[in-house]
Amino acid sequence: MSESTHYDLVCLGSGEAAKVLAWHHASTQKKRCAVIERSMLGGSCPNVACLPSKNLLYSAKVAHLAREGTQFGLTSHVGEVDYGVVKKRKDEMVKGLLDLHRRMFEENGVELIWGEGKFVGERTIEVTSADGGKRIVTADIVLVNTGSRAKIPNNIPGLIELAQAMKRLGAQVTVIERGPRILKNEDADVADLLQEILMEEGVVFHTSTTITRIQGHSGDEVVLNLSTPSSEITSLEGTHILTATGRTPNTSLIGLDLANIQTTPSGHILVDEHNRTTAPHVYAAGDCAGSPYFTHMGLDDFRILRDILSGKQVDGEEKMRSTRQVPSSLFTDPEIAHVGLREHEAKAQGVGFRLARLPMDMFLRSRTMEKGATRGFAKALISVEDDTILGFTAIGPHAGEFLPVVQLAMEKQLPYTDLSDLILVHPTLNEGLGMLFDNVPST
Ligand SMILES: Cc1cc2nc3c(=O)[nH]c(=O)nc-3n(C[C@H](O)[C@H](O)[C@H](O)COP(=O)(O)OP(=O)(O)OC[C@H]3O[C@@H](n4cnc5c(N)ncnc54)[C@H](O)[C@@H]3O)c2cc1C
Ligand SMILES: NC(=O)c1ccc[n+]([C@@H]2O[C@H](COP(=O)([O-])OP(=O)(O)OC[C@H]3O[C@@H](n4cnc5c(N)ncnc54)[C@H](O)[C@@H]3O)[C@@H](O)[C@H]2O)c1
Repeated sequence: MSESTHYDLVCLGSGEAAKVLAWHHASTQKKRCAVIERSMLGGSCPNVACLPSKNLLYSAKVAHLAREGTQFGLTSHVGEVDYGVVKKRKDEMVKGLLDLHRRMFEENGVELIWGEGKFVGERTIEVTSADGGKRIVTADIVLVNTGSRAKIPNNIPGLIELAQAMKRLGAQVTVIERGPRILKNEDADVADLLQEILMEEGVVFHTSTTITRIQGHSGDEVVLNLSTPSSEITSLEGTHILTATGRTPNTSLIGLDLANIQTTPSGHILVDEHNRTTAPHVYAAGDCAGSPYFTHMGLDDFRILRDILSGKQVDGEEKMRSTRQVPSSLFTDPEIAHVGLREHEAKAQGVGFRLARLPMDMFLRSRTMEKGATRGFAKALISVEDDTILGFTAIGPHAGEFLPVVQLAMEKQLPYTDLSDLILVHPTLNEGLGMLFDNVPST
């Protein structure tokens, strides 16, 4: 007979919303909380996704700048990158993050239950530990936060950010994309510029290309057979494959049906505007709940749940999943930052807008940086009805850092003139925003 323990709150998976909600609920409401995790303390972000990849990207940036060192007056020759050191730096950062997580669990009095969890009944989860031991956990409130995985199993998740980083760290990189161009959600001028820059760095692209056969073993030797409209290339040889073909939610093997938790046709857990599932007192958050696949959206799911659990959130209040902002940053060099409507989306939806566009070399700070930093641009879509900002996109150095001020103006429906009139420190990159919003055509 399995041991059974009852909690006020149990989270299945220790992803972004789950860990923060458990820490918050235990410390502020003095509730008994537990988090079930099978392998990665704190979820993907600190272990294998956002932070490790950005650590690697930073090493790649340093290698790139060092190779370009003559423009800064460096005279010594830069040799090859020691990938062992790059990995060690990343591993040490991850270790520090995991120590931080352990401390947060301890200080907030949240129990961490190691093992694979699956529902065996309503708000009843069976946990199987690594040694095969089983226990039953029940709770008044359950949060499912099991994340997602790369669509092709057993391969490494990845993205265009890593294509550039791996090239800068010394690999020969070829990107195979089945669509006519990379980053299909971005405006064409943004995606085309990034592809042009990556090609200049030596990344090879095959767009409108399908893989028809894969032979060999990634990490050793692989041969890909390709089909392209022009048939200019039919096969490719390499040592590693990195799959970045999208992600699928971790919802299939966790007994959701036994707990009356329904899923959508895409396999995500069906939730309402406030992260409630179809089962009473069971919530879902993050990738598995179909929130946009970003850590900060998981964190926003936490805010919705925090308000419900502390009795603040009632239906009809403004904080809802469907109306919230979804800001994003692609951490290539240059970065691509975005919030709100894109130009092609506004056109497709028939939304009237005025366009302000400013090249990155007018963000004067970019001229103080490496040569490539002046490439790129920022653009803003302004309503024709009033002076509110409908959307903002920038491709340029540290472009992600532009977002908060623009987001705040959008969230509070401020007129763009509030930004163009702001005293912005010279010479920060953000100073360019003033000039961008000075460039809005009059109605
Ligand atoms: C390479 C890469 C880079 C990325 N970079 C960024 C970035 O820069 N910025 C950004 O915002 N987003 C980024 N993302 C996306 C981001 O990582 C995810 O959207 C986010 O981590 C999802 O968080 P989550 O809380 O939904 O799930 P996760 O963080 O994946 O947490 C789910 C947890 O549940 C556990 N689990 C699953 N099933 C069970 C079970 N049955 N029993 C017990 N435990 C279980 C898993 O082990 C995992 O720890 C990146 C993704 C990848 C792959
Ligand atoms: N900086 C960030 O915030 C960040 C970084 C990395 C990942 N992420 C998140 O992780 C998610 C997953 O990233 P991803 O890169 O795996 O997926 P993605 O959905 O961003 O891109 C997948 C690409 O692969 C192409 N594709 C799919 N199947 C293919 C095939 N068989 N052959 C050739 N091309 C194919 C698609 O057309 C698409 O362009 C992203 O959507 C994003 O939300 C965020």
